[in-house]
Amino acid sequence: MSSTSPATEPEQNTELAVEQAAVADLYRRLDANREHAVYRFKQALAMPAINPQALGEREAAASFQTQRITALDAAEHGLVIGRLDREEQPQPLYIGRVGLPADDPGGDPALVDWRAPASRPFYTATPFRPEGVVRRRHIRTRGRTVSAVNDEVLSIDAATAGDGPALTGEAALMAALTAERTGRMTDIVATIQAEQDAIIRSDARGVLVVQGGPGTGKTAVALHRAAYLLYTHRERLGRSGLLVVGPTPTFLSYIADVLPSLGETGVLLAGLGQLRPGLDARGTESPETAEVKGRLAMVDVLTAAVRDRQTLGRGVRELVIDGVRISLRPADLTRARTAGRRASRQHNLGRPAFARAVADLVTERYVGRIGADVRGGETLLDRRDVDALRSEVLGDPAVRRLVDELWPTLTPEELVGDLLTSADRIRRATKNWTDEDRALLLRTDGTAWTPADVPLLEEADELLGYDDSAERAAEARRQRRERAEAQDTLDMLHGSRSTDLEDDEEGEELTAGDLLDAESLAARNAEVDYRTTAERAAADRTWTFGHVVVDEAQELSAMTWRLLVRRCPTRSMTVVGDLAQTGSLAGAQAWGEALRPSVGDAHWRLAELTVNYRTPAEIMAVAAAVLEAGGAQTAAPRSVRSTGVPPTQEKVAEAELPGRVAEVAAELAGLGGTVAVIVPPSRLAATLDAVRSELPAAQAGADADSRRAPVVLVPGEAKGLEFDSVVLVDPCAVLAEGVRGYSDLYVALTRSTQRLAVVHPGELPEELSGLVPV
Ligand SMILES: Nc1ncnc2c1ncn2[C@@H]1O[C@H](COP(=O)(O)OP(=O)(O)OP(=O)(O)O)[C@@H](O)[C@H]1O
Repeated sequence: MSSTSPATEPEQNTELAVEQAAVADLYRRLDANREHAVYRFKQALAMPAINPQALGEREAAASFQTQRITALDAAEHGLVIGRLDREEQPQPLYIGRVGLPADDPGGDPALVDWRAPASRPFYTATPFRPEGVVRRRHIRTRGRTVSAVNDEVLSIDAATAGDGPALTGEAALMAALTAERTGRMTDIVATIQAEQDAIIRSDARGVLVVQGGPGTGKTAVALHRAAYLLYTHRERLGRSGLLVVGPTPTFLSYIADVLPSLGETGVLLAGLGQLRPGLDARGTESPETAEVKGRLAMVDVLTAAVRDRQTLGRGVRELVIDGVRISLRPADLTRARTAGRRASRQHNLGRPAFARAVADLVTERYVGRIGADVRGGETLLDRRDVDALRSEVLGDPAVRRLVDELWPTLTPEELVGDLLTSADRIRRATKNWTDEDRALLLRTDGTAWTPADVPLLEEADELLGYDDSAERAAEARRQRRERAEAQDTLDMLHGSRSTDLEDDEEGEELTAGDLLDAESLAARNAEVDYRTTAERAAADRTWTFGHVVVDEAQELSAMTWRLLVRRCPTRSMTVVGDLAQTGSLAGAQAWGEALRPSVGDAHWRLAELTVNYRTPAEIMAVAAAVLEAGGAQTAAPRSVRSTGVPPTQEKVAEAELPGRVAEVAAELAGLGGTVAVIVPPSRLAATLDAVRSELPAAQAGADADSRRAPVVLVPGEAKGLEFDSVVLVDPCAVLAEGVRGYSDLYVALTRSTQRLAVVHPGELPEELSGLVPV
């Protein structure tokens, strides 16, 4: 590995002074760039929008400058990350959060954006592959003041020193890893490691699956990759948008600061319950029900449920039109239904054809009854009469009622809601299913939508379609009206021009009509959509994203994968997760199996992360034993640091358990930093009560925020999060109560960055024998 060059104190001071001067200069440039961007922004706003094109240019220029100002603002904290000294290059290259131009446009920039290709060696150069770098310097700052510099000399001599994992910028990395947690994830641009950098900069095409154990930086890497892709494909992703999917709202608030701190604000973050615009599905249900709803077989169930709504019944239907009784036999209606199904594979779009076919039938019968020429049996009505009659029949209330009954217009909510609340409908839609599975599908309590319902509603959208012909016709009418009004305005202006001009002057007078035609005047008056790409995407169900990032992807069901691929048909995705942490029954056991049905075998590639940056080695040793006992196929990641503090265990009597847990939580809270108490679900209420008696502000549930107070969570809620101290309660119950008990225990054990205390009433699982009794 590379070495940190030993420096005497005076040398250190000189280096600090050198970097202070450089950093001060870069901050001056940041200020100047910001001022310039604000000036250009104001200038853009002042641009006269004389036609739609100018209006568009003005909006584009203003939005470009807004983005630049946001990025420059975000770079204020920790602007400069470090510098590279390169072979045969007299000037060092400074690396930072944003790029800043130099005075001489022909040379290196004054500061290179961390995402630019020139920055890459800062993360990847090693003594064995120095990439032209002789020294890498990490610069740490507090405010605008340089607080430390750490050098690595990339020489082969240095390469033989040390035997730990090859780390980039070890001192800066260790400082970041041992820092107290704030309850919010922070960015890692200053200390990205080589294996992480390779993933961050990997090609945007196809599905990149990142498998890594707890604490290997999957979330961090996924978010930095999002920032990298936005930088590299700014224009394309600026238009199509980037979606980040996380498991829960708590997790999303935990990661919410990272992209803005990297200057990226236009990304849509959504939990699994928020993937349908306009819906925040927070209902709960049993893991078994969620698993059934997540199966791909639900596509067939929903298809059958739609067909079940096109049922014609067995008897003859009688209608009375203008006093004339008309009978429709099942065979007649079957023909009409075939016409509807042929017209569209989507239920709502097939309905007009069904309605027309019914109207045709009724008209035919009606004409047969009233128009028959008694002499020759031919109809007395001509074609025009018959057409007029057909339109009337279509609008006849009796016909409309029949069509509504036999082929109702359906919303996805109606289709899925009616299905899940009717045992009969479920039975009819689930051929060959067991009664147990059918019973799981039946919603017996409450009406709240759950995250597992979201893909069903989206699938229903596809099956039902949305008949927007009326809206399109209204929009066309609106546009015609606006053009006509604009033309009137122009005519009026033309009519009112001055009439006392001499003949030869008349030709020189410009009228509004010479500058604008009715179409562009109407367009100028049309409302401009000022929403950002992310806002527009959030409101539009048919939006397709340029890239999708999925975190904790091991939890996704087959139906959710289907939904995501529909949202990102190009399959440009970054998918990060850990098969050893799968907690849901519908989740993945193998990436290939999970991805095959929706993504396809040829469209994904695997990358792995192997180093754990969160959990100290002492805790990880215990967690690794649990991983092995659970029969996981993946190896435990190697911890990058140890604290010298062993994780502890304490056995207490059942009756004293909640009280003792509360005391331990309070002791750990006294040490500072964030604290979580992780409990099996059956102990949640009692533990929360007890913890609140010691720590009244303690929080629990989906909105628990460890920034404010200690939190009490079940393992599933703790997924993806981390805390300085963790109290784990009754691990035997965690194993017994989880549908994947070993995964839950593994997750719970790997949340701590510093201290872990296990408190239990009975025996400990054998795998936890590495814990030290207190
Ligand atoms: N290169 C790095 N420099 C500094 N900190 C890092 C680095 N990589 C990861 N970390 C830190 O390690 C911790 C764990 O990272 P992260 O939460 O991304 O891991 P994960 O693989 O998603 O974990 P889990 O599977 O448990 O969700 C975070 O605090 C993160 O900031």
